[in-house]
Amino acid sequence: MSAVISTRGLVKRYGRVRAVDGIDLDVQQGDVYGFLGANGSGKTTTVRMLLGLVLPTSGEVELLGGRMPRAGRRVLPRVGALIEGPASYGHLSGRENLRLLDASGRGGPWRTRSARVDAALDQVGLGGAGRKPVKAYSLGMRQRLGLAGALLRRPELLVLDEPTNGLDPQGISEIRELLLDLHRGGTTIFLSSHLLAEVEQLCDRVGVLDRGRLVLQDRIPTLVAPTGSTVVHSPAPDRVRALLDGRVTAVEGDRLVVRGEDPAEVNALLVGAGIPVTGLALDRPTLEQVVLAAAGTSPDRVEVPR
Ligand SMILES: Nc1ncnc2c1ncn2[C@@H]1O[C@H](COP(=O)(O)OP(=O)(O)OP(=O)(O)O)[C@@H](O)[C@H]1O
Repeated sequence: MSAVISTRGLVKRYGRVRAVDGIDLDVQQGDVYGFLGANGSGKTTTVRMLLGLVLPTSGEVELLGGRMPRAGRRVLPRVGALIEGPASYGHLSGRENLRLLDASGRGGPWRTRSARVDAALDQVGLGGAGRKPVKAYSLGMRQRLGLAGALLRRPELLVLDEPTNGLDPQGISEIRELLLDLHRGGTTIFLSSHLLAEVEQLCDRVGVLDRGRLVLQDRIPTLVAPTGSTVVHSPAPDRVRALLDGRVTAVEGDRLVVRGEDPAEVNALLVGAGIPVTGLALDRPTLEQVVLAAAGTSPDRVEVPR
């Protein structure tokens, strides 16, 4: 495994606003990394610094092993990026837009341009609509066209800023499938989002930004690992408590948290004593709980599913 994105003490100040406040990002090859944060927490500013579009006030960015922005010319051809509603010419077709993009240096030799453009259109599911003018595209189709542009160079790394913004549920799920497909093909993905559910469904690592600070960064399975306790549901919580004297750490209605990470052992004890059990599971936090705990004083800032 090697670092694909690495930042050290990255800061961006706009006047008095510290938009990004000393963050150390660590994205490894093969990650689907979710960069989660509320609107205004500094995601776009960070993404722009990663790509050398905005200069940091202080700190360092390394992209695919090269120090940015100096290494941009060398490493950016290996990166596909989609930032804030991709621009395209409305009167031209999707295919013509991609040909222009390819000709402007995104792609490769002109002899293979048509094949490259067709492959990118097919990859994002726009093969059939490639000849329509872009002004007749839905928002989802435009977003997919933006992704097709990012894919022209078969990038090792995709950097996507809120790729599903403004899409309907079907559009969101199509983009998700596409990204998972690309990941299976070996592409590392870094995606910013203010939607916890989106990151949870797509990503295996998460970084949480709260007012410019990286308050959490870890693998999702690690964050939601079992706590070492078992959750028991029983219509007789008092009897459970009496039997497992000292091991019950929380009771809420018919739900009890019992120390011990072997539900079968807890079940055997309860059933042996004739206590009814209606539910039994390993205790583990949800990603939402972990994120809200990390975002600390501002739990309403990351959008969580209702
Ligand atoms: N060019 C700029 N000049 C002044 N302030 C800026 C500039 N760009 C961003 N900011 C400020 O920096 C902070 C972070 O903004 P940024 O756009 O990076 O957040 P974000 O997490 O991407 O939010 P959103 O999802 O709404 O785009 C905000 O307070 C914003 O107002």
